[in-house]
Amino acid sequence: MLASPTRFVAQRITLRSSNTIPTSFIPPFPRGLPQRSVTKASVAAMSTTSVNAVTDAGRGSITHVIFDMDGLLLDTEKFYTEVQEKILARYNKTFDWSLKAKMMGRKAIEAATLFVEECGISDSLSPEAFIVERESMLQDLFPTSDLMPGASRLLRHLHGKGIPICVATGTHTRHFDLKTQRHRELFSLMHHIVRGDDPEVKQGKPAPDGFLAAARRFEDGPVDPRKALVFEDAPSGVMAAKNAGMNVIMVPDPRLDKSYCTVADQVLASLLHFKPEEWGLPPFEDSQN
Ligand SMILES: O=P(O)(O)OC[C@H](O)CO
Ligand SMILES: [Mg+2]
Repeated sequence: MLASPTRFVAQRITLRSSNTIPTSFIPPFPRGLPQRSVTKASVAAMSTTSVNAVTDAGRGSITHVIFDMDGLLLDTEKFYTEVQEKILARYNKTFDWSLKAKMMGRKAIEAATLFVEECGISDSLSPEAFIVERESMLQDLFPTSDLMPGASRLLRHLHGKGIPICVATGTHTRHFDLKTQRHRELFSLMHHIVRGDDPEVKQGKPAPDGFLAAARRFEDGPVDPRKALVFEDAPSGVMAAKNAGMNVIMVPDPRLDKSYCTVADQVLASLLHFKPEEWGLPPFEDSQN
């Protein structure tokens, strides 16, 4: 049975971000955020094992896998960061990871509202004007999107083994098309794709709408959320998966404060570190890790 909407705990992410982030987590990058370099070397430098042990919740019972897109399959979060840094520089302000953590994964208008309000520039720049201003810069950057390490390997593996896979992203259709321009064949392996402007996605992450819509659309759907495994990079996305009653593996940017990584069932340094057999899925047959 699908999770009841009454289980939706949208406030938890807000409370977590405002109450539990250590005060020592003051913007660690005073001149702006360094770009994340997702080379194999940087992945190897991260933890080689999962940060959290797999909980018992979904172990052995996973039948379907749902993927987030930005920052999880595609290295696109850096584009938002770059553009937002440029806009804030005009106001002599810097963009930091505590705000980035709140914005990522959300629908554009929700992230934009957070941005102008938390940066104290809402009198000069409306959320709508902010979206317009960043649009031309993003349109140039999105078609250059690269895959995150391990994304192609994992998608091809699951698809090859007959495990139904799909995407549930907060991004809207026009941006989705630009971001996936170079990766059409890989995304064609997905059974379906739920985007942020989908009519069934009334609320963005951390609401469960996108993941619940994704679970409904599998051929043999609706899939029992307890048998669905979600991969996410964003705190709002992890909460959305949990609000949908699903199992979730978080693959966070290493600069994200660790206090955001306590909700997921498992935390991995990269998709290369995923061990399908821990979740009852067919193991990889290569020796990548
Ligand atoms: O992380 P996604 O794929 O849900 O996308 C959300 C926004 O487009 C970017 O933060
Ligand atoms: Mg994401």
